[in-house]
Amino acid sequence: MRLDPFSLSLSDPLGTANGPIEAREGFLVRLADEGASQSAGLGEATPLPGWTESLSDCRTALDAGDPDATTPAARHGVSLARADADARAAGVSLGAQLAAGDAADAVPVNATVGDGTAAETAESVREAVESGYDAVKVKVGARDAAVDAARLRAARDAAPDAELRADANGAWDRETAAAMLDAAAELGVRYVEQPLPADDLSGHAELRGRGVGVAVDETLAAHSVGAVLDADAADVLVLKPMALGGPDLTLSAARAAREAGVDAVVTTTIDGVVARLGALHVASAIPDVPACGLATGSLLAEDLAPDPAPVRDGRMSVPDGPGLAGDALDPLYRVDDR
Ligand SMILES: O=C(O)CCC(=O)c1ccccc1C(=O)O
Ligand SMILES: [Mg+2]
Repeated sequence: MRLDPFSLSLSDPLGTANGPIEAREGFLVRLADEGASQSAGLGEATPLPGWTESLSDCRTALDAGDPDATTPAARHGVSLARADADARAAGVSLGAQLAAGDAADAVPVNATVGDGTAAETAESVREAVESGYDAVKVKVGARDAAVDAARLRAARDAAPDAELRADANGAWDRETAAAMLDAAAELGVRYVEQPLPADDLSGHAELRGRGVGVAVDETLAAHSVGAVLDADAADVLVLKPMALGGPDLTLSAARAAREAGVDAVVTTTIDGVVARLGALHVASAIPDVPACGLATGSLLAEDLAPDPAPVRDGRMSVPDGPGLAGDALDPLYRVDDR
């Protein structure tokens, strides 16, 4: 296994309730046989504290070999590389390999609009809809609740027909969350992601049924999918392969959610192209998946390689060549043996 550290800056920092995300650092993971000039499989480990281990703990776990889900980004890197190698050996796309059969050939995605003034928010939402997105997610929780309510109203005015989502990244207390969910319901927002801190399972459960869905994201980094489903804490699970430990565990989580009548959407942690493609294939293996948070490539100023699955009309086509993207990522598979 070879590890190549990388650092990718965002074109504009993404404003969230926890402060801006400005750059993403991680490791390209390549499975390579001794003497081979081509890697058999590609993975990516891009930790994001709050969802995963730190960069240094990720490195330590990768160096130790065979990381488990206690270091989810490290496990993601290795399990994605193995799954890619298996799919390439079988001559099928990663999605088909994961689904053991039929996978969708395209996945609907939401635009991601960071914190900003009401006018900036409306402008970004308008641009997203004009470029073909049917679903837009607005980051909230960085400003006063009243200001966020005005931002959501501005978003709705800018996009009367769009599916709107809001993501508070755990910023609110129970009382604020209840008021904000009522405001969101009135605006026809589909769901609010992580209204309360990650640990508050019963608080999320109590927020359901107000006319707007409750989604959990950070909660899944702190609690098992089984515990979240048993607590009836959510209408929607936000599944980040990087935070859950890899494509295999993410697909199992999606299936468990479906079994419990809970929706699952797949999103990135703003990853490089390798992990984004991995997440896209996972989403393609979930039947009738709702719009996913995978349209994050355009937030990066630089990437590991050109994107073989750009967003068009609010959808991403899933590469149908073997593994992650057929031969589109060939330069990344080349192992330099100097
Ligand atoms: O879901 C999306 O639209 C994009 C991904 C996203 O919002 C995100 C990206 C990096 C870290 C956290 C989050 C989040 O969902 O909270
Ligand atoms: Mg979120």
